[in-house]
Amino acid sequence: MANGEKRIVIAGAGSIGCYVGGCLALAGRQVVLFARPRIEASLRQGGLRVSDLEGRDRLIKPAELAVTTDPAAALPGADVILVTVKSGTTLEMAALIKAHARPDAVVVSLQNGVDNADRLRAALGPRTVLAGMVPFNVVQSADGELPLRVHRASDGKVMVEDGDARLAHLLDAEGLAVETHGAMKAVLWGKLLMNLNNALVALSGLPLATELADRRWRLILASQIDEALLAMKASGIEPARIAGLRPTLLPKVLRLPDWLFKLLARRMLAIDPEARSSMWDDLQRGRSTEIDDLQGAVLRLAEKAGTPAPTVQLIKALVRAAEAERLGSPDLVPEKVVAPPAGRRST
Ligand SMILES: NC(=O)C1=CN([C@@H]2O[C@H](COP(=O)(O)OP(=O)(O)OC[C@H]3O[C@@H](n4cnc5c(N)ncnc54)[C@H](OP(=O)(O)O)[C@@H]3O)[C@@H](O)[C@H]2O)C=CC1
Ligand SMILES: CC(C)(CO)C(=O)C(=O)O
Repeated sequence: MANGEKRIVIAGAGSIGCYVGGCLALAGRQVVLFARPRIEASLRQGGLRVSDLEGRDRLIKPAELAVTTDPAAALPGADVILVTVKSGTTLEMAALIKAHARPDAVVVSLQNGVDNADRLRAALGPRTVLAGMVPFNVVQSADGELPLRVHRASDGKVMVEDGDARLAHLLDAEGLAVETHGAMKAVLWGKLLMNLNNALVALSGLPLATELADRRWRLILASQIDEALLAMKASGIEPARIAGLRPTLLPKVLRLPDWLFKLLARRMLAIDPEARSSMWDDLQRGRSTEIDDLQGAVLRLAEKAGTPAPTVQLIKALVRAAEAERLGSPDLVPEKVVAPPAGRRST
């Protein structure tokens, strides 16, 4: 079957789903966006604007988009299903896939965290489920802005688990570089190290580039990564290189003075000045975050391995407190994170 004849369903069209689906639709692939009513209404009204750090800026008109909120309309025709919901709704999406999709549809998780592909596998039985990893940040326009815009705010190649030779070819499109990888567990643990920063961006309310440029925040990130690396080493997990740096070098580079960090970590800092993190998006929208899949995964590993992880524990507690308050980012300064006030220390 030619690429244009395969139907790709985006299961949970939000920031990542609309960006990936938009690039694929613009490249002539048959794409169906399975979305919530808020996103569906916005796409039907104004279409989808897909832009990126390299200056591409493209519009898909409403009439050219296939979008639905109905799983019974979206999923039965799928050849490939890209799962782009947050980790907390993976099982809900798995149940919809099981109920509506053909057994031979290939399911790919494009989510953060190390457990989502396994969750899908456990729920979907003998179907083909592949892990994937999205390295870049996508900024979604404010609610009500038309057309809905998704902007890729950093770069990097999407990694998809080896297992279907034609898949990378199908998914590779302008603005969306895709490669296969033979050791996705290592890739996911490598990405998790970077994602330990999602919480710091969420807690600070700062754009990612501003936060990373401040050594006080980088020291907290470096401590979290040290604790995660210790737990991984004790558990026999070797994380893959994600931001061009060997994982074991990350804490050292993060601890450098600002001027040297800016010089050496140019690739890490090549980010749109407005980009934050998907966890910041969740706090702003009053939703629960993926903290249990990021810091929580490290804590589970550390507990099993018997290694200490006090900084990771503290960050998880602060995010939980901010989630409970539902007031968006608490806009903390780094000193508050190191020595949090008593009221913010629940788990
Ligand atoms: N945003 C980013 O820059 C990056 C995100 N990631 C990862 O990608 C994954 C997706 O993140 P992101 O795109 O930011 O998340 P979003 O919340 O923007 O998108 C997920 C969308 O799926 C919708 N959804 C959830 N359940 C269903 C359902 N049953 N039917 C239809 N739609 C549903 C959500 O709606 P609702 O909210 O109403 O439930 C939401 O609109 C996460 O694991 C994240 O960590 C990875 C790299 C970067
Ligand atoms: C910002 C980025 C790309 C890396 O931390 C991310 O994965 C996210 O926002 O979830």
